[in-house]
Amino acid sequence: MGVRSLYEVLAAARAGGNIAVMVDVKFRSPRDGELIPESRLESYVRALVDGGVDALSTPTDPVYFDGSVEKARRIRRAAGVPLMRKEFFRTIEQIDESHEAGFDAVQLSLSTVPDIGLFRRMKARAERLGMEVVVGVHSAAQLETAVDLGAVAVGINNRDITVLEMDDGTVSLSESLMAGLPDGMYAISESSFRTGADVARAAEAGADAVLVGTAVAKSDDPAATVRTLRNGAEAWGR
Ligand SMILES: O=C(O)c1ccccc1NCC(=O)[C@H](O)[C@H](O)COP(=O)(O)O
Repeated sequence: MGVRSLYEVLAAARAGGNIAVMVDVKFRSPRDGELIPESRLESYVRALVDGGVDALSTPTDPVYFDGSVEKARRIRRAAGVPLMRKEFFRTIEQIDESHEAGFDAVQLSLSTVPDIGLFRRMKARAERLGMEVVVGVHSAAQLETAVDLGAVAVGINNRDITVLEMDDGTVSLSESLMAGLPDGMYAISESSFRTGADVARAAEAGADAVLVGTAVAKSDDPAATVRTLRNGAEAWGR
C-alpha cells in the first residue's frame, strides 16, 4: 500500500517543485450527466492508479453526483492512494461514517457548511479520528476564515458548488486566491481543468495539487491522461 496521507502528497509536491495530480471520481454531474457507469468503477480506478495518480477524491452525494459511501468503499479497495470525501456534510455522524468507510481525508467546504460552530466541530472530530481536513474555499473571505480555522490545506474550488458547479469556472479564481495564501498552507486547485495550459497556470500560481474530475472521466484513455498530467501538463488537452 502507498502513502495514505494527503498532506504528505502535498508536502512532497511542494518539496520537489512539482504539482500533484488528484482525480475526483465523479459518477455523474448536474452539468454533464453520466460520467462513469457503475460497472466501470474498478477498471476506471485501476486505470488512474496505473497512470500514477497521487490521490483521489469522490463526492458521495447520491442525488446530484450519483455517489455513495458504498461506491467509496469500492474505490478504497481498488486504490492504495489517499482518498478524500466530498459531501454536502450536515452531521457529525457523517464524519464518523467517513472514517469507518476508509477515507483518509474529508473536504469541508465553507460554502456548504456555513455554520462555523458546526464546521469547527466537524473538523475537530475528523482530526480526532486521524483524518486529514481540506478546507474548501471559493472566495477571499472564505480563505481568511480558513486561516482563522487553522487549516493545513485548502481546496480552492474554481467552480461554485452552491450552484452545483453549473458555472464554467476558471483557474483565475485559484490564481487570485493563491496570492493571499499564507506560507506553509497547502493548496489544491479544484475543478474546471480542460487543458495543460490551465494546469500550468495553477502550478505557476503555486498550487501544490490540481483536482480534475470531468476531463479525465471523459477522456478515451484515463491512464494516459493522468500520465500526461504527471509528466508535464503542457501536452494535455491540445
Ligand atoms: O466541493 C465540494 O465541497 C463538493 C461537495 C459535494 C459534492 C461535490 C463537491 N465538489 C465537487 C468538485 O469539487 C468537483 O467534482 C471536482 O473538483 C472536479 O471538478 P471538474 O474537474 O470540473 O469535474
